[in-house]
Amino acid sequence: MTTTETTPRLIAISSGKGGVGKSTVTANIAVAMAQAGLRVGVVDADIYGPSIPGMLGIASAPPAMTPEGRVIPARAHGVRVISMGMLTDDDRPAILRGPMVSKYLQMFVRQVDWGPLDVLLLDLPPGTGDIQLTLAQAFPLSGAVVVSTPQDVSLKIARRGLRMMEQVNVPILGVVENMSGFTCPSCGTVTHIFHQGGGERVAAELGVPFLGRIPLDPSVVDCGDAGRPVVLTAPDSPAATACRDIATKIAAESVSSGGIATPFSWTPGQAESPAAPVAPGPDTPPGALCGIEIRPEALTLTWGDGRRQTIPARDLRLACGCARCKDEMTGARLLLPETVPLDVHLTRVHSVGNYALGLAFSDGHDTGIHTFASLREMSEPEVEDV
Ligand SMILES: Nc1ncnc2c1ncn2[C@@H]1O[C@H](COP(=O)(O)OP(=O)(O)OP(=O)(O)O)[C@@H](O)[C@H]1O
Repeated sequence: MTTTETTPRLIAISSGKGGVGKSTVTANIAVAMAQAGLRVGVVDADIYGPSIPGMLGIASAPPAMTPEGRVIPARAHGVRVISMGMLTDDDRPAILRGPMVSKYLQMFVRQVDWGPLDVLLLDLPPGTGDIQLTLAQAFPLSGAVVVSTPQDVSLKIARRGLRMMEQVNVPILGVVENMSGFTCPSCGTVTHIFHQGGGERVAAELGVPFLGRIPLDPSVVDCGDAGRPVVLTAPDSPAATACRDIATKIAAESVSSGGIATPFSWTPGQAESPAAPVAPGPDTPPGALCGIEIRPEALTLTWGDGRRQTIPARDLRLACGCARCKDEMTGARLLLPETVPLDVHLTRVHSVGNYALGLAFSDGHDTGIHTFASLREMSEPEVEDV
């Protein structure tokens, strides 16, 4: 990312189910944040079904480049945007395999000449698949917002999305209930087409904030189709007011995972620890990584509950859970301990999102991702069966 005075907060807007209005909410809160004076960027991470350009009135024309070869984001209504929809048109859909999608996402965040930003919103595709995981692994997300309709089926899947974000240590900023009640323009009667209150219930159940409800309003559709979000075209409507309130809450929230700053990377010869330790406070989750000291032969980790744990490099190598070392289906260990040199040591340690460490070893193995939870379980050195 371009050098900025401040690092922007990376906020993922997600949903369990498709069609619940996640991109509509992203477009509206982005414009509302820009109206409030924030410097906002949007990455349309829905590579296969990009809808942000249409909603913000951005033509599908190839983006301009800087002389250094960086992509210049489109600008609309005060918001900077990058999307696959600017690189392809409707008749040439993106036909990409997973690794290419991951490359595009990394490029969208890192290789775009964003300029100074306060917030970078990532409009995720629905679900809990590859793209969501790539983003959570590649970038230290500041938080995630989950959009759902109040309908049971949508909430059930949204709950899964919330759990996934929790598992990868992404702080949940809250739940937005969209399409919540339709007010008849002739008689004023409110009909709860998709039921009501479900979003608030799920938020309460999971102990995360409820950010607000946006009513079902036909003008939201018209504004989206015309490329001018409802917060611009009908700023006094209940839908626009709700979007602005939600944007204010998201902008004000500063939930942190409570651990050391990520991303970081260490290689031997580096005298300093890769990330300065933080003192755990009363709100720090027990499993947050608060300190890391690395020597080629061992890692010393300090956790949110104050526990210090030293794990020898060979134990870490033997505990690798990657598909080459462990059968993914049965969980049976494939790595033979006698094939791991006794003096195996660490050659690289790097953060993976907010929830894991990526480790490379002197035997050339570098595909293991060790989650904080699995590292915490390694309280005793592994007993080897050599
Ligand atoms: N509050 C609302 N009132 C009326 N229509 C809405 C509202 N929110 C979204 N919509 C409409 O619902 C449709 C789906 O919205 P949108 O594309 O934002 O959903 P999505 O969750 O991003 O979908 P997907 O991720 O599957 O592409 C659009 O036509 C949009 O205009």
